[in-house]
Amino acid sequence: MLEVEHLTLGYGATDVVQRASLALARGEIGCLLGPSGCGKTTLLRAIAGFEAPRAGRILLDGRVVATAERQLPARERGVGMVFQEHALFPHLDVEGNVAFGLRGLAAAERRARVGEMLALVGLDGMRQRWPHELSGGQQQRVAIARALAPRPALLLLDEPFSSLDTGLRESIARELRSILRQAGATALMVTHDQPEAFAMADRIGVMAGGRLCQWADAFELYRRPATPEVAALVGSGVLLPARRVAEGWQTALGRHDAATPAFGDGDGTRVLLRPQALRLVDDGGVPATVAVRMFRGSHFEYELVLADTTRVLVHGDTGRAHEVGAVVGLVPAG
Ligand SMILES: Nc1ncnc2c1ncn2[C@@H]1O[C@H](COP(=O)(O)OP(=O)(O)OP(=O)(O)O)[C@@H](O)[C@H]1O
Repeated sequence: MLEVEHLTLGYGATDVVQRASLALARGEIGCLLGPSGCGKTTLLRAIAGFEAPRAGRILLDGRVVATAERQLPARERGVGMVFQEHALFPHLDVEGNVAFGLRGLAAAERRARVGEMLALVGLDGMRQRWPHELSGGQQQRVAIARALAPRPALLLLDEPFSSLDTGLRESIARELRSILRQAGATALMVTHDQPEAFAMADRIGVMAGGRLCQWADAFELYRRPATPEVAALVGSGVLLPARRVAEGWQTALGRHDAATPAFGDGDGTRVLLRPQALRLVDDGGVPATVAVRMFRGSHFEYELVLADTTRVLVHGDTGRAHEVGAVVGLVPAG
């Protein structure tokens, strides 16, 4: 459905996206995840048709819509957009907003489609409300209904929850996922929030410094991050110097199995140790001092400091609390 091949984009003298490639099948939901300024919005805008590629190409439904030489205008791509600010038309009520892209339809058909869309986003009784009479979440749902109403081939969403409370985002992301699924929509969303991406997406593209470091599902990103940037952005953990040994890796904390993600080579090799890869013990192990303890409901998360000042994260049983300042023993979990 959507294919982006080796796409390079830029402003002035700078390339802000370099050779990015990704693909979404029909009905799939993708997320571009990365810190501010890494090029997510620029990539989304190029797919929509608002930025021209410097190199590479974009295909929609097997048709080339953009190369450095030729770009299909945005309005001819069949792409819907939802922006950071919900950007509803303040002078139109909910019905008018959702009907906005349906001017080609007969009145009865238009009303039916608006009704269908409002039912989909759970705002059936609010046709006559004005945007200022809606909560942020409701406005966002109207914006989504408006974007989906003309049945776009692809829906692009740029940080659609950024104006909502952090606590609400994950549940709204899950709700949006079910709305998009029911509509059978193919969608690509930009976010810098990992839980939001994990709640929404079939495939996630992790971006850092203009590069799309990895395009994979959440499980793969967590278990097998392709670069240290992906490891830093997805989940928690620490990178420790390591050397190859029979059946795995050796670090200052012991031996870890061969599936442990590793980066670099030679003396520069480091392995990624997730909190679950380590265990606290009462006797023996590598001594470490508890710097921070956080209660996470099902477990404690500890930040520990080793003798050489390296910080590591580890999960511990809630039945056995270690105080900040205590010295504990650390061993590999496996
Ligand atoms: N119109 C423009 N002219 C020049 N530079 C731009 C323009 N728009 C964006 N940039 C630059 O391109 C880079 C990528 O910007 P982009 O908006 O794609 O990042 P982003 O990952 O979406 O960030 P955010 O999460 O903050 O929205 C940034 O360094 C930005 O300053």
